[in-house]
Amino acid sequence: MTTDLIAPSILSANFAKLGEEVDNVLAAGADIVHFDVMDNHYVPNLTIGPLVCEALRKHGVTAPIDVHLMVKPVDRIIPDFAAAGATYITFHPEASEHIDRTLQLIRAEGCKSGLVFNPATPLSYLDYVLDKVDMILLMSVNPGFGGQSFIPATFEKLRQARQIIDNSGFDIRLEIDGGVKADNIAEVKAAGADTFVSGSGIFSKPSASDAHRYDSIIKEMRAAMATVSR
Ligand SMILES: O=C(CO)[C@@H](O)[C@H](O)COP(=O)(O)O
Repeated sequence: MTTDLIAPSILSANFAKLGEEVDNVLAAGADIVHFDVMDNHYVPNLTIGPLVCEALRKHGVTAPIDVHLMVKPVDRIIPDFAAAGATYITFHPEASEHIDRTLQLIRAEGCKSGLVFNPATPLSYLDYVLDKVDMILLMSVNPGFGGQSFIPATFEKLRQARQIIDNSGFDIRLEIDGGVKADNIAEVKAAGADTFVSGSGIFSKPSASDAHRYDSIIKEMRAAMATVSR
């Protein structure tokens, strides 16, 4: 049975105390750390790179780190992220000159590989490379910023992606990213997702004490997901 994974997007965390933020969200029950890399070229924003990934590992983070590359070109940064401790590395097919080669490179570097689909990017990019994909990430917002609203057409795309995965027989995670919150996470799971990125939906909902600031929101998300069986 596939387990549901909650992946807080640290884009919405307090960068002035990132290590503590990641510790707190993992202690609250999150499963993996979603790490958004933006280059002010492929997307109109600039964020963090391998140094920060390595710093989180040195800080003691042992949970999987799910690196979402919103960069172009893609290939030359992959070995750096692998060395920095990335677990998953996903990229946008439009940003790679040779998609099959990039997927192979990620696995050769010892990481799990993934393709990311913008809202208007067709799933046909999966044709011929499914055997080299560990994760399909569907963007339910246009990439570049946290705090946007979920684009409803993504529900149908999730259903199609779920069908592709189930028909393939490969062990591929289906991740959703953008506008995912406690109040829509059940519907997103019902459409086929098993890995749930949430930035503002988690980090903008602190509860009373610092050490337990994310407990209640993660609990609320788990309870909502538990209402949907797969
Ligand atoms: O990759 C991105 C945006 O490009 C996402 O990971 C966002 O950071 C998700 O943030 P919310 O929509 O959950 O606030």
